[in-house]
Amino acid sequence: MAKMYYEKDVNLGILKDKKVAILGYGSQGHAHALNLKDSGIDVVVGLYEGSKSWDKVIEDGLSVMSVEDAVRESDVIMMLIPDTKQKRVFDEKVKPNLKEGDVLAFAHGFNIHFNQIIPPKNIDVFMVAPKGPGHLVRRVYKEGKGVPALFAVYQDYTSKAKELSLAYASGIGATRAGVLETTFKEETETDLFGEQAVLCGGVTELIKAGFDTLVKAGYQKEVAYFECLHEMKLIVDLLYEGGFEKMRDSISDTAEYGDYMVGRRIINEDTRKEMENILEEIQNGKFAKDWIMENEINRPVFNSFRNNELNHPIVEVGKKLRKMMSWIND
Ligand SMILES: NC(=O)C1=CN([C@@H]2O[C@H](COP(=O)(O)OP(=O)(O)OC[C@H]3O[C@@H](n4cnc5c(N)ncnc54)[C@H](OP(=O)(O)O)[C@@H]3O)[C@@H](O)[C@H]2O)C=CC1
Ligand SMILES: CC[C@](O)(C(C)=O)C(=O)O
Ligand SMILES: [Mg+2]
Ligand SMILES: [Mg+2]
Repeated sequence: MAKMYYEKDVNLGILKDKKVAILGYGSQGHAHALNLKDSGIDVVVGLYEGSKSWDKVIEDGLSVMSVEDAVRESDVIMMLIPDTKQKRVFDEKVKPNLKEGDVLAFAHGFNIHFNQIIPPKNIDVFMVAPKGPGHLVRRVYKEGKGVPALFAVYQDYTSKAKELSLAYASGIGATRAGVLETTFKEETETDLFGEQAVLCGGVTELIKAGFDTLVKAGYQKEVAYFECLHEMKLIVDLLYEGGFEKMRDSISDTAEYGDYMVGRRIINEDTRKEMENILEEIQNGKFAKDWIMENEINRPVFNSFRNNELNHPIVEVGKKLRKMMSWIND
């Protein structure tokens, strides 16, 4: 069994005499900054001039400054700008302003693991990677709960990196749910695999394929949307609360029989083989190389997929139906 760390195992106090710079104020950035502030940590946000989030940071009651100033003023620097921009910002704005004994932190191992960022030897480097989207990291913290996280130490110059990373995890609420130790390699490879094959790529293609099949057969788009997308959340909530057992306990025996008979016709041996191929492309660096190159040429493939997805009929019907459910914030 992996060793799990909870509130009782960590000393948040070790962060209290330090200043934390959160670079970026997007999905993870706003959540880390606000959770840390609410946990009593001194936080400053670093952004580029002209950032659309600059005023939002001030509205949220935090101080904001340039990346260079934030790095100079702080002891712990958390990189929460997009993975593909981190190398440049690190080389040009972070590295020249680091002091001996500072801490460089990440929420995902991509740039360290794929050798994009080479940190100086006289600092600590750790990762605290929440296993959930940033907006949920913030939402559940406010509810007194937490999103679990992984932590890893890459460089331990001060001999305090592990204690500090656990304190950071506590500050964002992760130790309320459980935190476990990993390596940059394990986090990077499993995170990329999970988001591509299961959580994002896998789920959206499954939903679209189900929706398209029903609509093509002449069923109403609204029925197809409720069946394949809306109800997905309700089913996943049961999986989240009580695993396969609770979900199968709640559904009808008819659904459970269909689940056993048909699930493996959808996720079959070919799908499992393809998952292995996908994992291999992550492990051997092919995915990272392609994604870095795609960004170097201004994302033609990424942008074209993003636009095409917006034209899928599920988008329009979803907007219409969600508008009628006042408790859903679109
Ligand atoms: N999204 C998630 O839930 C998760 C993300 N992660 C990791 O967290 C990190 C951040 O990702 P994510 O939160 O999705 O990022 P977002 O794209 O949501 O936010 C990026 C932020 O960085 C700012 N930014 C962009 N360029 C610069 C720059 N040159 N200098 C300073 N700030 C800049 C953006 O500014 P502006 O506001 O002006 O756009 C924005 O505030 C990544 O390493 C990612 O892999 C890990 C776990 C989950
Ligand atoms: C599942 C996508 C994710 O890995 C995450 C929210 O955990 C990401 O990179 O955004
Ligand atoms: Mg990820
Ligand atoms: Mg993830």
